[in-house]
Amino acid sequence: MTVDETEQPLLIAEGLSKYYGRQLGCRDASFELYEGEVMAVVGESGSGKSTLLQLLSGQNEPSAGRVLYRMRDGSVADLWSLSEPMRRLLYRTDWGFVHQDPQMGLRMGVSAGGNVGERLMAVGWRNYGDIRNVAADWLGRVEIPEERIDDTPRTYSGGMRQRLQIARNLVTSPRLIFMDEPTGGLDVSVQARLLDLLRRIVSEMRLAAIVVTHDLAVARLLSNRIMVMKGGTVIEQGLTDQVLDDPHEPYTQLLVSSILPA
Ligand SMILES: Nc1ncnc2c1ncn2[C@@H]1O[C@H](COP(=O)(O)OP(=O)(O)OP(=O)(O)O)[C@@H](O)[C@H]1O
Repeated sequence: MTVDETEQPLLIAEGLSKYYGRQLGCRDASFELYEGEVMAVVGESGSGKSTLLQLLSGQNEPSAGRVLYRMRDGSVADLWSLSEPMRRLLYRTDWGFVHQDPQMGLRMGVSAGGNVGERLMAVGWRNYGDIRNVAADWLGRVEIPEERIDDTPRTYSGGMRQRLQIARNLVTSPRLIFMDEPTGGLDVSVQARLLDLLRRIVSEMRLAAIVVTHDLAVARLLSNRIMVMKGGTVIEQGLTDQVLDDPHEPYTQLLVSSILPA
């Protein structure tokens, strides 16, 4: 993926910090994300990855710093200066969030078609036939057999649930998607298929994405850029291939050597 340098960033993080009381969550994180760019956030458990994702996606208010987002009309909004309804609208339209646990991102008692269709209804779709057709099309895109459209995700495997969560998130054509360990907890072969699918869809839709993962192989496969966190601080960032092939920080070297076989 090449980034058009004349473009304006889609999202800018400026000096983001979060303290939970006296406990540091993350400190002074800054970066720019462009349309179509995928950034991975990696680091060991407790390094601040989820905290950063929550700050970026408006789920948790930063103690310092700000998140600027370029809206579809070209205006740039400070996330925490937007009204709550505006932030909710962003969630329904421009953003998606893929949780590690599909139960957090799906309505488990609602049919698969309903799970996807609900997002369309939230942005004003009303015609049942149209909603069902688009939902069926999206189930196909995420490789869920059409005959399973009326089944609830309770009857789905872990991999299918995750693919359904992706369809539910992408049906409204968001520009930015947040993913928290999207392949966590799945078997290796299921992970590989899901990663392949994610990579294809992200590139076809020219989606921008921020992916939190502790798995460097996931970062390598999905992302153009990478941020390495340790103890709440971003210690190294850059192009994924460069950082993983030639890490500068001793901690990144350790991470690479212990997880990626030479
Ligand atoms: N709600 C909270 N209250 C107090 N401390 C918190 C809270 N959430 C996170 N922290 C602390 O902030 C630091 C960063 O945690 P965070 O969950 O962001 O790390 P992480 O890299 O996502 O870890 P993991 O991979 O285990 O999910 C940790 O020290 C954690 O204990």
